[in-house]
Amino acid sequence: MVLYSEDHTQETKRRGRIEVICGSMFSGKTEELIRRMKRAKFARQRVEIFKPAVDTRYSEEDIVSHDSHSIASTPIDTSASILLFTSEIDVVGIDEAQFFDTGLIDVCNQLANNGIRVIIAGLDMDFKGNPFGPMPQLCAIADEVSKVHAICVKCGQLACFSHRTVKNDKQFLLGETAEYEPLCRGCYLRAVEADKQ
Ligand SMILES: Nc1ncnc2c1ncn2[C@@H]1O[C@H](COP(=O)(O)OP(=O)(O)O)[C@@H](O)[C@H]1O
Ligand SMILES: Cc1cn([C@H]2C[C@H](O)[C@@H](COP(=O)(O)O)O2)c(=O)[nH]c1=O
Ligand SMILES: [Zn+2]
Repeated sequence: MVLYSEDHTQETKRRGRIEVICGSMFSGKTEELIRRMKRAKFARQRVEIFKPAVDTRYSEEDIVSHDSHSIASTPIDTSASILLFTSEIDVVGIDEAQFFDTGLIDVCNQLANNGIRVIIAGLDMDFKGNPFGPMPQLCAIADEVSKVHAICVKCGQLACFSHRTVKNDKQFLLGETAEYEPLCRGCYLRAVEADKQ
């Protein structure tokens, strides 16, 4: 079997496509995005990586994984800015896509229709288990969706959910291990019940 990300034609041929990497927090989305972008650079592709300017968690500029892998990026406020930076580009990477406006769906389609490979990483669900921002539509229009998993910190199974461990009901709350833990479905349901007590 040839893995999507090891299909070398994607790294060398200029062919428009949309790849989505989704999952819970700590599932390796950013690491996988960085890995694909670095491979594209080795293949002498012209790459540009974007992140929402609101995500200042580890760095204002770089994209940084929980394991401290990093790559330079361009922070932007709205999805429309992506089109201003991508005239001579072969591969576009987008991290934390859940924080972007719904215009991102049309932007990604436009890029792919113009022959650009678009690689998007983002949370599929918020801490309540609801679909997050433009991610459901991005999954729908993608050529390929990779769902990655963290390890449930309570039982060691695969985790799909990001449980918020601090009291705050807003959908947007930047954070890491002090604010969130990855859980499997069973452990997430039990944790949410316990939070109500
Ligand atoms: N419970 C966990 N399960 C898996 N990885 C974890 C966990 N807690 C911390 N990590 C670390 O997080 C890294 C993945 O980080 P990252 O790519 O930034 O994830 P994401 O972007 O999905 O939040 C792993 O390589 C691992 O070192
Ligand atoms: C679940 C959830 C998360 N967030 C924030 C917390 C982090 O800053 C990012 C996710 O980063 P990661 O690279 O996937 O670890 O999103 C949020 O604002 N609201 C939520 O419900
Ligand atoms: Zn569990």
